[in-house]
Parts: sequence; structure tokens; C-alpha cells
Amino acid sequence: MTGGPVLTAAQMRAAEQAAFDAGIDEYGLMETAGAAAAAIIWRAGHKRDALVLCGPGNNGGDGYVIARLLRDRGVPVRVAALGESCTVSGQRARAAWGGPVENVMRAAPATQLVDALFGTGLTRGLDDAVAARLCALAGAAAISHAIDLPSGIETDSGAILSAVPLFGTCIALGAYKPAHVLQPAAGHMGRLVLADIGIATPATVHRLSAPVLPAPVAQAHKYTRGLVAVVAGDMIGASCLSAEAAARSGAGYVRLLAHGPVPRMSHAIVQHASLDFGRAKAVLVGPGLGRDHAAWERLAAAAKAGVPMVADAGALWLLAEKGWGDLPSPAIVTPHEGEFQRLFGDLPGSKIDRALAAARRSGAVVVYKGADSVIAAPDGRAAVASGASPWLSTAGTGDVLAGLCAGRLAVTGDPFRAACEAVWLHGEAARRAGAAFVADDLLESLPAAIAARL
Ligand SMILES: NC(=O)C1=CN([C@@H]2O[C@H](COP(=O)(O)OP(=O)(O)OC[C@H]3O[C@@H](n4cnc5c(N)ncnc54)[C@H](OP(=O)(O)O)[C@@H]3O)[C@@H](O)[C@H]2O)[C@@H](O)CC1
Ligand SMILES: Nc1ncnc2c1ncn2[C@@H]1O[C@H](COP(=O)(O)OP(=O)(O)O)[C@@H](O)[C@H]1O
Ligand SMILES: [K+]
Repeated sequence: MTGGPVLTAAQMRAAEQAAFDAGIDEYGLMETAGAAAAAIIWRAGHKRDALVLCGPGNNGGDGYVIARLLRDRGVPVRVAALGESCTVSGQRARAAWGGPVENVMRAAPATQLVDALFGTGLTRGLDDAVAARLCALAGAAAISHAIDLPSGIETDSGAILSAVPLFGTCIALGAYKPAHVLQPAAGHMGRLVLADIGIATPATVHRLSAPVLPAPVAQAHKYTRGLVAVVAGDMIGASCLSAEAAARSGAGYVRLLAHGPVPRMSHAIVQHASLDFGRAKAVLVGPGLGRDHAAWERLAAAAKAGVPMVADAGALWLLAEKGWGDLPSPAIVTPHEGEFQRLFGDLPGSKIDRALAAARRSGAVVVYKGADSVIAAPDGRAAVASGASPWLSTAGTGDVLAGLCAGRLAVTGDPFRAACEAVWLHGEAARRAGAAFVADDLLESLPAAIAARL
């Protein structure tokens, strides 16, 4: 499940250095990167007039290469720079451009804007006047491209260091960087394209991609396909949403462990008043569980059963309050921002770093939810889902995700894979549900979302 590598600035520099050590020419790599970006820009804009903004480093160097190659294709191109180039490759690229270089602050707008001011070398926000000029030029352009990153964005955290416009396209060079997939930065890129620059980019963090899901084998029966036990609590609606999602996740059997009356629900979900974990391949605790002593006893009983567990909502609150104890292995925890803070406190670094640290500390796969959801495993792997529908920000969608995690865990037995599949299916169900949906509507979309990935 690899949707493209995600490398920090330092990891990207190490990948480039390894390529140089293996004999790749430094300026040649800039030419390759510039050519890949120019081809993408050409496809979008053809011969529409273009303004390329070039910074002092190698990102600016890419800009000079792009300007030259677009000019070679007959595009009316102007270049505007922020001062001189201060890298050897950047100077060479500027010399190869050979044309006039205007001042960024005075350059007139064009139909196409290419931002090659700063990339992974940005160390601080742009001066206010430069940032305002960048926003004005991007706003005046019909087509805008950011090279590697929109200028003003911190590569490793996705923080906005100075005013950044919304770019039509961002062309990531060689690998994605955390800012391409983390908020708020990712919200400044309409479309994200990964340009191959021909170097190896080994990574343990990837962008989440569409899974390939196995259909049941010919001899399958309901127990071989995985039985999910859902521990219900007083807020029974949430427990039912989770059970319904688990029942549409590809699992063979869902048992709802509810001691009180249950509202209308799929008749395929089997109800038990007692905590019966027999044959369960995964147990889900948390949605609708509550936070009282009875809730704690139900969580403790589920943990004691030794079945692979998904803990969400009320279970996370109780774990934060009373300590982790003996959480079964494997386990998946699915905190949103507030639950994450409560469980793990103020961890340093990006959302990816924090999710990885939490996974290491807890020994569980962590699904750190939000507009950018990070799925992290204790062994250091992570996948980042960005671009999910903001309509998901409605009550109960987390219960659906927790049910999907439990269902896929029962099917696969692999917590990282299960969590990745669940997050993808959740996002895909939301995409299919359209706008202004409620959490229940996601359930309707799940079978089609699964069918599309068989
Ligand atoms: N290695 C390669 O061959 C390849 C690299 N590639 C490309 O290189 C990019 C990385 O290049 P890079 O490391 O030169 O950094 P870059 O983003 O151009 O900026 C650094 C310069 O900006 C300056 N500076 C920083 N912040 C500033 C601010 N707010 N306002 C003003 N100045 C500021 C900083 O100076 P300083 O911080 O020291 O003051 C430094 O001079 C990468 O994103 C990709 O596009 C591709 O071509 C593939 C081949
Ligand atoms: N702005 C957003 N864009 C995309 N996905 C979102 C956004 N806000 C929330 N989500 C997703 O919606 C779900 C909400 O879960 P949660 O906060 O636990 O809600 P609840 O407890 O009400 O079910 C999570 O999967 C989260 O990743
Ligand atoms: K840039």
C-alpha cells in the first residue's frame, strides 16, 4: 500500500547525496527535475504566457531550467528573481537561461505563474512584502504551479510561515515531503503531482494509496472471513454505527455485545447480552461505551479476552485516565486531536512524528485522525491520508471508521494494513456519499467502495 514516498528535507538531501555519491551529476539532477516540471506545466498551459519566479537557491535553479525549456517550446516566458543565485547549480541554470531577469517586486502578472522561490531550503517565512507580491501574482494568474513546495511553507511540519496563496498545482520533486500531505500546507495545493527525478528515495512513510482487497475464497464461510465483537455501551447509537460499518467491511460475522435495548439495526448483526468473545478475530471497544465504572469493567474484560483490539472514543478516555494496562497485541487506537493530546500529551515534531512516537510508546497502530489522518505502526512505518472530504467532519463518522478498522483487522489479522484499508474505505465512502451526508450514509457506500478495490 504505497502511494509514493514521503521524505523530510534532510531525508531528501540524503537521497540526493547518495545519488551524487553514485556518480549522478549535481547540475544534471537539476536539469532532470526542471525538465520533469516543465513537461507538467506545458501539458496544463501550452503556449500561454508565463512568469517564473526564481529564488536564490536550487529551487530557483529549477525555475531557470523550467523557464528555458518552456521558452524552447515557444512559450512567451519572463523570469523574475529575488536577487542573485547563490548555489553553483543555480548559477549555471541562470546562465543557461541567458534571458532578462526582472525584479519579483516589479514584475507584471502573467497567465501562468511558476513559483520557484523556495523549496526544501526555506528556513523562515518570506518578508511580508515578498509574500504579498507572491499572493498577488498567483491571484492574477489563471494557472499557477508551485515547484516542489509553495514558498512560505515549512517542509517538515506543513506549517505556514508567511502568507501563501492557493496554487492550482504543486509539483513535488522526487518524493512527497510532509508538507504535501499535512495540514495546513496541503490545503494550499489544488492538485499534487509527483515528478520522477530518477533517484532512489527509500522511505518508511508513504502517502496512503488505494488498497487491493482480496475477495472471499471459494470455500469461505462466515467464521473464516473474520468475526468482530463490538462491545456496546449506554450510547447505543454509536455502538450500532460501528457494528454496521464492521458488517459492511468484508468481515463474515458481527456480534454486538449490548446489555440494554438496541434500536433498529441490520438483522444480520447478532446481539448478545453477555460479553461473549468466542471465535472473535477482533474486538472493538469505545464507540458508545461511556466513561463510568461499568464502561471500565467492559473495557477490562475485552482486554483480558486477548483478542486483537480496536480502541476508540470512550475506551481512549479510560485508557488515558487509568493507564494502558495490558492492551492486547495487536491493537489499533483511533484518537482524534483531543484524544491524542489526552493520551500522549504534547509530543514534539510534525503530526507524522507525533503519530510514530505514540505508536512506539503504546505498541499499538495509531490512527491519528483529522483532515490529514496519519496511520503509524510501532515498527516505524506510517501512511498519511490527505484530501479526504471535509464533509466527514460530522458526528458519528469516527464510529464508522472504528467499525471499519475492527472489520478489516478481523479479515486480515494485520493491524497496520487493516488501519490503512479502513481509512481508505472511509474516505472513499465519503467521496461517494457526496455532500452534507450523515455518518449512516457512509454505510450505504461501503459495499461499492470495496467492490471497486477487489
Ligand atoms: N540538491 C539538488 O541538486 C536538487 C535540488 N532540487 C531543488 O532544490 C530545492 C532545495 O534547494 P536549496 O536547498 O538550495 O533551498 P531553496 O529552497 O532553494 O532555498 C534556500 C535558499 O533560500 C534562502 N532562504 C531560506 N528561507 C528564506 C527566506 N524566507 N527568505 C529569503 N531567503 C531564504 C537560504 O538562505 P539562508 O537560509 O542561508 O539565509 C538559501 O539561500 C528543492 O526544493 C528542489 O526544488 C532539485 O533541483 C533536485 C536537485
Ligand atoms: N476536515 C476534515 N477532513 C477530512 N476528514 C475529516 C475532517 N474532520 C474529521 N474528519 C474525519 O472524520 C472522522 C471523525 O471522527 P471523530 O472525530 O472521532 O468523530 P465522532 O466521534 O463524532 O465519530 C475521522 O475519521 C476524521 O479523520
Ligand atoms: K517553490
